[in-house]
Amino acid sequence: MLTSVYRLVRPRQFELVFNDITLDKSHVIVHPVRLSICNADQRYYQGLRAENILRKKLPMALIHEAVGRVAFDPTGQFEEGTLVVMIPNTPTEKDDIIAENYLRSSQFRASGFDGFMQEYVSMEPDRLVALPEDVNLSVAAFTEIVSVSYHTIQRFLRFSHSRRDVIGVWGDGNLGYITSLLLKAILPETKVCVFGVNEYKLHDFSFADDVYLISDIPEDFHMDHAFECVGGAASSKAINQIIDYINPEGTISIMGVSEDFAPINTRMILEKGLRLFGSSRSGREDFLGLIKLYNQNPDLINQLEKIVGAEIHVRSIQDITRAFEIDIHKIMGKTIMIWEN
Ligand SMILES: NC(=O)C1=CN([C@@H]2O[C@H](COP(=O)(O)OP(=O)(O)OC[C@H]3O[C@@H](n4cnc5c(N)ncnc54)[C@H](OP(=O)(O)O)[C@@H]3O)[C@@H](O)[C@H]2O)C=CC1
Ligand SMILES: O=C(CO)[C@H](O)[C@H](O)COP(=O)(O)O
Ligand SMILES: [Zn+2]
Repeated sequence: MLTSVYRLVRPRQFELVFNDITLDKSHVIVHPVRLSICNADQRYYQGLRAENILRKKLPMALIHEAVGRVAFDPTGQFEEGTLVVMIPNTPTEKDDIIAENYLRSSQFRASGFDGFMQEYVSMEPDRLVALPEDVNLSVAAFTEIVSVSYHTIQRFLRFSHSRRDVIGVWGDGNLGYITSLLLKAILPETKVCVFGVNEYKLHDFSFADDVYLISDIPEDFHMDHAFECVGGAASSKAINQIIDYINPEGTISIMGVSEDFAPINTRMILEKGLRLFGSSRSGREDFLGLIKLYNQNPDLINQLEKIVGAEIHVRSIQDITRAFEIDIHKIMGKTIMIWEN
């Protein structure tokens, strides 16, 4: 069966190609319906990755945050038309210790191979999770980034000591919003404080216990643990500020992606006996755990609706380009493509 695939061939240039999908007994065919743009897609779109990485990875269909409807399922697990979230991480082996998203053999859509900007996608059934029909589709579209926060918090619960009176979250963007929101849902007794650089963005964090501009942190402020959700050129500044304010033996969860090495205050990491760990992407267990959390806390979806940004109907390459350009110039929130291809 032929399907349209929209690939980025070079920065800011997409191309439509037709791919042949082989129908077999073990793959489900899904029609994507709503897609959400991640910063990682923007790094490819704007050509912010190193030249050799772009040469290696492009042409490639972008987007790893998406929901779709099942078009054909020969495995009999999903009825035609079922709304599903698609898991971009694609493992090729099982490991009892290492999570699927850290196995070096795993592939990730829109990083190692084609993402969801396609008319139809052929998926293993375990890469799909059914969603309730009444879910807000735009919020559902960015389930993947929420599952990354969920995954990181689960790791944090394993790695950190149990005094969790105050947690700081650095970053007043989408990931900071999602991570601090999930922290409040998972650890309701913990005081969650958010640190950012934009007063108008911090206003949206109404569920947080406190918000601070990083230039205006009270000198006597201390926290037990922290999450870094900044990334890019500001990573180093954010991590070093966390190191300054964190209590001894605290745990720092690093989530922001940066293209360059980030110099950090290792002397103080040693003196305070800190633990730093990184988290990237997520796996099936995280998607399942997150959906359970949504069921237990229906208000989470209402809070996530607040970061739905532009919702753009997409039928052509011109529309895709428009969506990516709007996303670059957004003030806050996730840019959603209503996928009509
Ligand atoms: N680990 C993973 O698997 C994942 C990682 N990410 C990464 O996480 C990072 C954040 O993503 P996202 O939230 O979508 O991006 P955003 O750009 O929306 O968020 C970053 C925010 O941090 C603010 N900021 C800048 N400097 C500081 C500082 N020193 N202290 C506190 N806040 C600061 C930025 O403000 P301003 O815009 O004004 O500079 C911006 O609001 C990116 O690098 C992204 O790629 C995203 C998804 C998954
Ligand atoms: O956004 C992410 C997960 O949701 C990760 O940051 C992304 O997968 C990193 O991939 P790449 O190496 O292609 O930037
Ligand atoms: Zn992402």
